[in-house]
Amino acid sequence: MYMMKNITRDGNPVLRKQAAPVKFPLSDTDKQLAHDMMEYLINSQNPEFAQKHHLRAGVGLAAPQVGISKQMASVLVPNDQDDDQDYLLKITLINPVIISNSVQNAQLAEGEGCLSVDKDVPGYVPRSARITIRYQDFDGKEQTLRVKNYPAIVCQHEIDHLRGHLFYDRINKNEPFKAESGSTIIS
Ligand SMILES: Cc1nc(NNC(=O)[C@H](CC2CCCC2)CN(O)CO)c(F)c(N2CCN3CCOC[C@@H]3C2)n1
Ligand code: NI
Repeated sequence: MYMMKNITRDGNPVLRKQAAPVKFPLSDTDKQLAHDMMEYLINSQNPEFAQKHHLRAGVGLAAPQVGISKQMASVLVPNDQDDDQDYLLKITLINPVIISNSVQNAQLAEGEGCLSVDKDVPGYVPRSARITIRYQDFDGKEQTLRVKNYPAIVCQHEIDHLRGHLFYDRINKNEPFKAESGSTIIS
């Protein structure tokens, strides 16, 4: 798990850059990066493994957070319903673009954190409640993904990383826990 030691922290300029588009066909390095990022998330969600290797749990990870300024992010949102599906969303987003979003906003009730930000920054992080993402799959084929609520929040947090934004940029400085009327608070 070399990756956790190498998670870039706020202050590293790579987190404030616009990441470069990923080229196709994917290089072996890029394939390995995608694999390693997803593997990190899977392991970080295994309590025993995470504790043994001192991993902070994650449901998303963007390439700039491992020092690679490329437009690639992994999302692994577990399914808390006890039906048989393991994950609500398990995907690697390459060159993602949000092509449409709802007027309605949503925010996590507990606010957000970030593996690259060691301090707690309290406050709602308002995001679109529903988004449509165009991205490329491993073969470079354009795909469309529609997500809403919790998975949509995670995808937006990761896509922000690819454009040099951090979650606290979006917290209302004067009233951190002010929710726009009509927005959804997700607990
Ligand atoms: C919400 C949450 N954020 C966790 N961490 N932060 C992250 O994932 C950051 C990205 C998320 C912060 C808010 C939106 C996206 C990482 N980011 O910096 C990447 O850019 C969690 F770990 C977590 N869960 C719930 C599911 N649980 C399953 C079992 O294992 C523990 C795990 C804990 N939920
Ligand atoms: Ni983050």
